[in-house]
Amino acid sequence: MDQEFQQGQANAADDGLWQECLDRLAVEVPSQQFGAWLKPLRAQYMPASATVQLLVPNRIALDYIRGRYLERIVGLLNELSGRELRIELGVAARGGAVAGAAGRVVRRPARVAPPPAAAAGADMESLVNRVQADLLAQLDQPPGSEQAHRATQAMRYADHDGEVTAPVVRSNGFESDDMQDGRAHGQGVSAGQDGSAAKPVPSRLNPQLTFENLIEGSANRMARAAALHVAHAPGQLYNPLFIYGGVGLGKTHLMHAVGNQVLRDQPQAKVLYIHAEQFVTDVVKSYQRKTFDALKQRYHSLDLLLIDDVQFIAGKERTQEEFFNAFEALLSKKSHIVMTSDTYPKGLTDIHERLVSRFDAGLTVAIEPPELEMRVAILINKAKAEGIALSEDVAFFVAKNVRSNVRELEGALRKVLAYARFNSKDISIPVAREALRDLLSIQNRQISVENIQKTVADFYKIKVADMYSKKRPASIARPRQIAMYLSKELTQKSLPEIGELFGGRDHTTVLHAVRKIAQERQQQIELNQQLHVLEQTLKR
Ligand SMILES: Nc1ncnc2c1ncn2[C@@H]1O[C@H](COP(=O)(O)OP(=O)(O)OP(=O)(O)O)[C@@H](O)[C@H]1O
Repeated sequence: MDQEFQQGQANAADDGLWQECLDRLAVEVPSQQFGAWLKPLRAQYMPASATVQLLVPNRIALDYIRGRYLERIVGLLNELSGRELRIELGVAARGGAVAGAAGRVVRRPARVAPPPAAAAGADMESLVNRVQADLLAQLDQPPGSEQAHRATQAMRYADHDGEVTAPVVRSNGFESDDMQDGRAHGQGVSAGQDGSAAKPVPSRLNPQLTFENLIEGSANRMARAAALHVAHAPGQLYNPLFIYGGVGLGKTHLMHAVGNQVLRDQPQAKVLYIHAEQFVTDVVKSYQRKTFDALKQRYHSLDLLLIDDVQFIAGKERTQEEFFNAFEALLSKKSHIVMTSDTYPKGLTDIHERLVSRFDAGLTVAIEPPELEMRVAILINKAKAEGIALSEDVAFFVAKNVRSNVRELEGALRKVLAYARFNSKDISIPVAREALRDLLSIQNRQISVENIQKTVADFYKIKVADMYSKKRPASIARPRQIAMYLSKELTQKSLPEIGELFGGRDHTTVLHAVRKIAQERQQQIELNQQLHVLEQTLKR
């Protein structure tokens, strides 16, 4: 067994098997999850014993990979190698070295039978395209998975039935069957080259997402101001506008607001909102049908392209090439591009440098999680839209307990309103507490400072006692700062309370740690991914 962990046993072809497997996973798994969990895996394939050893960086990753991805990895490896492989999962030796006998190995025989034909050695591009095509047919992801959320979101805005306003005769070359379904929002009506038979050009905008119902706060002030500027003067300043931030913070809303405003001012403008996954789909389809000219014509003729969650084009070569072409064509004719992403341009992985540098060439703005007052205003406003006057004290109660993002805030409000309605009760704090009891108990159960200390210590392979100790070496001080940061982010504890729980430290020490890690997270991809992993682990 120890022998099998020595480096150098896997020959070049064997590395190829794992690389192929990773390429497939990269297409299936959202890029942040892929970067956080799958990319760090190290693998060795030993054809003689039909075994693949997979090394993960730590025990948390081991549990997570086993629970979430192992079955899929086994299936893919069997399929790609054309044989039934034995998969051994283990934790890498300290420092993350691939080699070494210290790996703790969990033996797990492969369970998924291989398909009749082996795909190993297939041409990579056709393989990737086949996978993408397969994926398009699949989309039946587990409910609640991020993939499912993305997929539904990609379709959500495409599914609104809007009205088409006065016809404007204009040729635009929108030929795709995706785009001719007539479900246009607001504006955009075209005719064939001969000027006959006007056809609607769906903008795919949701008319309900406007600047008017987007609450402003310090978390989104700059992004909103930039977006307003673009909406009133497209094609001029801030092109492209790149908006980034965590999930459910209003990036998509802001983008639709820009599109809706542009169409209000210039009803003939050719505006298109598209989720990046839909763009991938369009590229794959035109690749299969050899209709690249139509694809180019469609995208290159726009006045305003709004492309959501651009991180989804990561690792997709052909899509990136087409996106680059569209980008160049649109900017050269002063059409405007607005993009959103879960990270800033340089934080994007597996996207070509030439694209990343273009993303960054206009204006890049962040949306932060909303602060308390903003959350309260959002709640009151959303309730008002439903015809309900939510009192400030209830709004404060909900806002204090739901802090992560606006989508969750909306969900909590829906629960409170529904609970009060079904039980014929007035909306009060006790009613809100009752309505949200599951959510509150999950919070209380899972996220304690002690839990954070234990999880972080486990992750960085230090002792839990080091969280309270006065030791200063970076290998200990940094995980401790990370744990302090997470304690501030994920619990209701104040700075002095957190300091107390970290061996009686002063609140200024905690504040320093929180600020330092928050800032470094913005700049260091690796740290951001580690924090993402830790947050997910703690929220499970
Ligand atoms: N400032 C705000 N004011 C009012 N509603 C908001 C605000 N921010 C977000 N929302 C609402 O929160 C919900 C989630 O927002 P949105 O879909 O735009 O988030 P997102 O940042 O694009 O998330 P994701 O990364 O998951 O796509 C939407 O219903 C949106 O209208």
